[in-house]
Amino acid sequence: MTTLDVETRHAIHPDHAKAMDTQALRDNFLAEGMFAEGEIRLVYTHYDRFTVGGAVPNGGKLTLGKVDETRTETFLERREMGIVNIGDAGTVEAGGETYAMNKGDVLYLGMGSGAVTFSGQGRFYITSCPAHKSYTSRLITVEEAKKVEMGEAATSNKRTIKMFIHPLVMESCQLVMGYTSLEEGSVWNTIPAHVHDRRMEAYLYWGMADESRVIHFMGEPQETRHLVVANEQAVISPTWSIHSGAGIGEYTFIWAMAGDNVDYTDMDFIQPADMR
Ligand SMILES: O=C[C@H](O)[C@@H](O)CC(=O)C(=O)O
Ligand SMILES: [Zn+2]
Repeated sequence: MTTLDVETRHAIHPDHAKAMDTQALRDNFLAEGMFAEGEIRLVYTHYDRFTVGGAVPNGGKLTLGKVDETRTETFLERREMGIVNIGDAGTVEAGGETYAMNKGDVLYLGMGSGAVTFSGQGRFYITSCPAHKSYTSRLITVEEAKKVEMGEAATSNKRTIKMFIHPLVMESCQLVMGYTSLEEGSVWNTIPAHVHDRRMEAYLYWGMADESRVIHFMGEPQETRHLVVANEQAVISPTWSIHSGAGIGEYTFIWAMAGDNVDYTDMDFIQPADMR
């Protein structure tokens, strides 16, 4: 028996978010405690019905089959999924195939893949959104990812963007996903910040020391707020919100998006001088 915990997050209007205190911001936009040994935990959001979560089989087996929130026979009946292994070697079985995943590998599972079974010592970060068509499932290794260097050491944001579920690498319905690693001494992820009203986004911060934190900025560009984020916590970024942060120490973040287009470059940048 797999322990499955699903939490629902409603979509928040920016006028509502403006009035929130720290705890309310965290309750609505931060996902904590997704990685629990021997459990699958999901956060089902009403932002494009995007779902994030964690599966930590801890040497056993965990199966993600039916999820009541979707009222379908299996969770992936009308959805696609992207999985990143942020732990040690593990295995994912779906659609009659077995995929061995090392740390940093990404697995795309197409609509109709059926139940998904996680095993081994992996810590699996799960992202999923509705799909209209079944694309071929595929394991994308770190070597196969498309890499783009961004930023400068002088502005403390030298980083490598690794694209996995991305039009330059493979086809998907809505899901676009990859992760970005900072160079030593660079602390800022995406800066200048941006919004994209066409797509929601989720950031999972990982590879951080226990005592380290990322100060993540969210909110409308002229009405910013912040979240203090620890390792393996995710920020759910509504379409109206910037998503940018500075870390105290090393970190990587997995970005995943769904919405009206899969064009990664479709971003509206906000220069620091225009932020408030
Ligand atoms: O819409 C795209 C996303 O916010 C991220 O991919 C940005 C990012 O990885 C970076 O600038 O470092
Ligand atoms: Zn973005």
